Amino acid sequence: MAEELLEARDVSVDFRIKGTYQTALAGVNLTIDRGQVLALVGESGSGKSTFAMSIMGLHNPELTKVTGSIQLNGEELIGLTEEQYDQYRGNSVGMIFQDPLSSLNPLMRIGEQIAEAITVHNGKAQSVSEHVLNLLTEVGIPDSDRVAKQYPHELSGGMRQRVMIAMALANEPDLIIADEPTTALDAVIQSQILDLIKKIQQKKGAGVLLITHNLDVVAEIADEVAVMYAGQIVEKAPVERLFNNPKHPYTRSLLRADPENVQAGGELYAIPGTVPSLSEMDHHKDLFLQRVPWLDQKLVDADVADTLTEIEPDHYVRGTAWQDFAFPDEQEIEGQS
Ligand SMILES: Nc1ncnc2c1ncn2[C@@H]1O[C@H](COP(=O)(O)OP(=O)(O)OP(=O)(O)O)[C@@H](O)[C@H]1O
Ligand code: NI
Repeated sequence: MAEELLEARDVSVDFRIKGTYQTALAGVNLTIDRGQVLALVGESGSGKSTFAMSIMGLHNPELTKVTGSIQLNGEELIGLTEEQYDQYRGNSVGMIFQDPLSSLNPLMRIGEQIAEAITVHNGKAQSVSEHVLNLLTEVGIPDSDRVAKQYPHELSGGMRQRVMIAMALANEPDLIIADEPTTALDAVIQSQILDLIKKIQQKKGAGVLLITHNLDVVAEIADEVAVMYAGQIVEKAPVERLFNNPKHPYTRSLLRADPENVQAGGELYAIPGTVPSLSEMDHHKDLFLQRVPWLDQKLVDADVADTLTEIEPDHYVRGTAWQDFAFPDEQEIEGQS
């Protein structure tokens, strides 16, 4: 039986903007099991980082309202004090960001930064400096002795990302959150970093929340995928099921817009329109449907509860319209208009 690690129930996030609260995340339900990689995908502005930050307790409490429940190993995180969050960040959860340069201290040697991140010892009588060198070796940095003495700017982007991963792993967290961990890197390094995250995750049995725009990355390392639009999950399934049988129009559009899917001689599909801004959000509507030009207006206008329907085992989709929906040949439709 899979062992549940993270359980997010009905998580909503409202930001205070010019004196009023606007909803960025509305009723998100997601779980991550131990040893599982859950990919969270969706266009820019759909709410992926907002969700990650609510797990990490990184929202400014003065300007943000976070409601619902987020449990890690059965313990509630929402409502923790800043001090309690400090304890938990870096111990139970490690986070890898897109841009290591902005998260590393430019004035501190790599070894010192990792040493500072270590608060837990792994049992063995191991000195902190040994632990640092072991971590660097573990993330595939060959001459760890030398790198430990260097400063961030002396390393390549790929090496810096490895250092970030070493820091995120310093205390053997149960959950690793990686928000666009490879976007800034070239393809070869990208795939090395992903292999590394996967390898470590398997070795430690940690759960991973992987946020990415890149569907090839998803196919490569995710077990399960959740698709987010306008602060809500529209589809969620084990990775093969989602790729083989995408049901929600948004998932289908994202797959069609994947650069890997350009037909020979064809053009890259661009999803028409844009993600709504916070002031345009309406969580009783499935807002993506406004961006499907051929769709019947009645469907576009319909109120849709944000509950997900299970259409095959472990495969959930928002709304009740899509299970047996006969999608037209979208390419042909656009050709006509
Ligand atoms: N602190 C904040 N205050 C006000 N609005 C915010 C804040 N943080 C995010 N938003 C808004 O919330 C929405 C979701 O943003 P978020 O950064 O979570 O999207 P994302 O899916 O992570 O996008 P990206 O792929 O670009 O990282 C956007 O409309 C964004 O402008
Ligand atoms: Ni983001």
